[in-house]
Amino acid sequence: MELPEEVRRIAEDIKAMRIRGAGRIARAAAQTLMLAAEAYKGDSLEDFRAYMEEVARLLISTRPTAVSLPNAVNYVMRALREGRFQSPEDARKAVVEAARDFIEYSLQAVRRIGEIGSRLIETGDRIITHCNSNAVESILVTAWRSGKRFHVYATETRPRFQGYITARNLAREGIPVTLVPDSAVLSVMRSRRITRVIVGADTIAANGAVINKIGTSQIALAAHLHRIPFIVATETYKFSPYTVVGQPVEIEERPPEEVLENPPEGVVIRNPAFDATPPEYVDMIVTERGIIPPKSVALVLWELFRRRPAEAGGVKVEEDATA
Ligand SMILES: O=P(O)(O)OC[C@H]1O[C@H](OP(=O)(O)O)[C@H](O)[C@@H]1O
Repeated sequence: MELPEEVRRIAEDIKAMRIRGAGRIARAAAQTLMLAAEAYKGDSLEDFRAYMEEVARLLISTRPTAVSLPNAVNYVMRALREGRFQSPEDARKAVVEAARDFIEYSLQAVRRIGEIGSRLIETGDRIITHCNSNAVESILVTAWRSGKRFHVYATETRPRFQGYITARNLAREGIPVTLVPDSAVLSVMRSRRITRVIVGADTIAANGAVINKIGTSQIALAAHLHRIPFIVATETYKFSPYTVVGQPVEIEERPPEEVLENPPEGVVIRNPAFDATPPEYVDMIVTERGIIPPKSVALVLWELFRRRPAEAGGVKVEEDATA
């Protein structure tokens, strides 16, 4: 069966970043698999599986870095890949249920990160954040609503300026927020006596390295120099099972036009969307399962691998990765 127009449109939206943010794209992928399953018209189980695999491939191909995307897709598809079904109707139900499970887990995880992470915030804090992260916003908003008073410095986050989204959302909550150019981070750290840095993540590698929006590692390095705690907020489905067996995380290279529409002749433009912050610069990782140091990531991954995926927050168990 032809893929529904709506499925192709959502895949395009993820690619063009009209739907963005590691958690959001994971939820959008689960939702799209659900939508595709519901739109299926045929009556062959084999054909249904092939059709769903095509949707899964299309979704995974949209953006390469955030592991939340394949983790979400694999979680939903696992129900179909491993289940025994009498009819496409049964299989369809399993997909819909798994997708709902994932979305619910994800939304709850973001809320839980807010509760856990907000305990780290103190009145009087001056906090730098980079890009736009639902998990970070959840922490800041929860802390603010619990009565803590602090000031946030949000970087613009060139070239796509997601920092504007953060600044706007925080301002709507009444949180004092100052937008600064990315290049002002070190200067702001010194002049504003920053007390904490909190960022989100797209992927956490087994060694505790944090893959997040380009520029994150420079901020981490500056925080390290100034002994400012560097905190990462992330759901555990951003932990990468692939890195357990040493697979490198692919850094997305986005179109050069995002940096400059018409570069002068002879000028080459590069636009890597993410970078890796080494675990030595990360003080703690706030997850829905609690706060862990980066060196415990491998342990959590190991636990996630061995558990049933529903308990593991949607991380797919890769048979050969644990062998
Ligand atoms: O899942 P949440 O915490 O919302 O976001 C996590 C990360 O996803 C974003 O990627 P992009 O803007 O889609 O490239 C940023 O790198 C952000 O830190």
